[in-house]
Amino acid sequence: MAENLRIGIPSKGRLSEISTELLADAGLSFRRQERSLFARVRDMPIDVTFLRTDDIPVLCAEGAIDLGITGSDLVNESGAVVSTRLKLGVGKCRLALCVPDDSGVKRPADLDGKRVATSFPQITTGFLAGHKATPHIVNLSGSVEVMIALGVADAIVDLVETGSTLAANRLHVLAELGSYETVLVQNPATPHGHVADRVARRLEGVVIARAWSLLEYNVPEAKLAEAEQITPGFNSPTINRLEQSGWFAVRAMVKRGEVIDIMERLEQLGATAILETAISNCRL
Ligand SMILES: Nc1ncnc2c1ncn2[C@@H]1O[C@H](COP(=O)(O)OP(=O)(O)OP(=O)(O)O)[C@@H](O)[C@H]1O
Ligand SMILES: O=P(O)(O)OC[C@H]1O[C@H](OP(=O)(O)OP(=O)(O)O)[C@H](O)[C@@H]1O
Ligand SMILES: [Mg+2]
Repeated sequence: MAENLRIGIPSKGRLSEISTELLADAGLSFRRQERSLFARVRDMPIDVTFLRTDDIPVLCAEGAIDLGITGSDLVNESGAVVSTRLKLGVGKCRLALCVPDDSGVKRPADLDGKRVATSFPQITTGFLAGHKATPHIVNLSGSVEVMIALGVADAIVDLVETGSTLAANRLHVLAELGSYETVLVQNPATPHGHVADRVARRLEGVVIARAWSLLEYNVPEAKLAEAEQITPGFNSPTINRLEQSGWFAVRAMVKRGEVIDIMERLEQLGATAILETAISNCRL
């Protein structure tokens, strides 16, 4: 048994920096040395190792690492037996079946016997089997979107985030195979369960803090009940009576994406001194 808990994070690519920042915000600081396989986390029995993103699910299932940060699409495609401890709220994307704008393919079933280029053969085969279609899979590691222009495929299954790659290649989505995001995965048999729980709890605090803001405002008693409907909080709002009679101060957590709309609704209600405060970390 390794002395310390091992967490694997992507060594390069779009999730590498995201992962390092998440761990730093969770108080796990380490310095990556070019030559060494592991970086020791200061003041905690944890070693960080840097791996290919798509290898992390399998290495976690095999017990080479106890925890890993990777894409849930890669976990799904690998079939690795790991437990997903936490969705990290970043790296959101969709897996989509895409065809040329002028394609004769109108339904997934039309791809029976046709060529489909993808980096996700397992998910693709399973999805098309559900549509009674058995495609010829062209299994590639990247830049899948150009395969139709190269005459190698009739359709592709690839990740879509903004849709700009599809537009650039005059492709459109025929069907979605799933929505994915970056996740914390754990080896179900890790001997470091207690430390793994501490890491998951710390990351959970960071994920919630990034997704929520603290909203404070003053509201007349007559409107208090209505205001509490607008800001029910994470669990419940904090209400304090103001010196000014007939007025209350309310403090509640609000999802970041809803703050502007909620501020306008509170203002229409007659609330004043409406303040948003960012949350840097939390335990709820
Ligand atoms: N637009 C996107 N394209 C690809 N992957 C994305 C995208 N948005 C989020 N992701 C997530 O990032 C993972 C890809 O991680 P990876 O380390 O391969 O990054 P990358 O930047 O695509 O590297 P590479 O160029 O080597 O493929 C995907 O499996 C998915 O979970
Ligand atoms: O919808 P969009 O915002 O355009 O993002 C989707 C594109 O991004 C990814 O490619 P990536 O940049 O990772 O290059 P790769 O194919 O070499 O992995 C993915 O494979 C798509 O091609
Ligand atoms: Mg990529």
